[in-house]
Amino acid sequence: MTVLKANNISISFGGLRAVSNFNLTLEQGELVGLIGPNGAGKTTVFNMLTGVYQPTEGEILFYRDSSNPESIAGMKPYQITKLGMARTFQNIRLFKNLTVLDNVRIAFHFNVRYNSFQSILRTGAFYREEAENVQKALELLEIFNIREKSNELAMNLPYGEQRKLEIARALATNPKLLLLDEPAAGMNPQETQDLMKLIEFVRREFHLTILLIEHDMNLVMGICERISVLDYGQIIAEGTPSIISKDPKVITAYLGEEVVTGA
Ligand SMILES: Nc1ncnc2c1ncn2[C@@H]1O[C@H](COP(=O)(O)OP(=O)(O)OP(=O)(O)O)[C@@H](O)[C@H]1O
Repeated sequence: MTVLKANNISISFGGLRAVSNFNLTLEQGELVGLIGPNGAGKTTVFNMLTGVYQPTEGEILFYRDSSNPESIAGMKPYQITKLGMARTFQNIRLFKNLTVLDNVRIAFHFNVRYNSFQSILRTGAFYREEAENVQKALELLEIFNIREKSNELAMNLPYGEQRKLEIARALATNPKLLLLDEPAAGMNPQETQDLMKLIEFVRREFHLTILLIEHDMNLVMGICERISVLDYGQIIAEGTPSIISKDPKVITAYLGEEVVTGA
């Protein structure tokens, strides 16, 4: 079952065509990588998919169910989050002055069942749901092994844990599709290994489809089933990790950087 389809999306900034005729179809449960050299347009693609930028051309369809695709290009980011797409950012965007727990607890508010009237009057329904949210937030923090830090300010967590907290917060919005922008950036090899296992675990546990941008080729080649490669805003290759790692266009785009690591 298809979850997302981007058909020929493009965007220009002034004279620069940052992404050109980008196509992508994601099927339910897939884990797909988006790679490419610095400045290739990867984050710009994420920004178009999540409503931060509106494509100048093309169409983006999000499938809440198989028969009802919704056109999401031009929607606001919070509307897209509500539909079931969550993301993390290359430059971590936590509420740094809030606690770890509150960062996740607040994200549950995308799906609260109580109405504003009940929240103003602080009814039983409000308190019950808030208590449930705290419980669910703590369970998410447990998965990411940061539950014992729940009362610390987000800004006091080490970098790797801030990245994990961002993923936990994204999951709290109850997404069907999760977009991760360089989840392993700044992590050491052991943390990256642990993160790979976590990503695979949450994909299974939360029945997610995942699209990730990553420069760490161990991670990309190790967990992605399919990879799209961008260079100068255009897809230059698509396929399995083993096909991608041998593709001459990809090797050239990376100018001799080590593309293959263990695939
Ligand atoms: N808001 C913007 N205004 C002008 N140019 C932009 C804007 N956003 C992105 N760009 C340009 O679009 C191009 C693609 O940038 P993008 O950040 O998407 O690349 P990337 O592949 O994510 O790179 P990196 O791996 O370094 O994060 C770059 O030339 C960038 O300068």
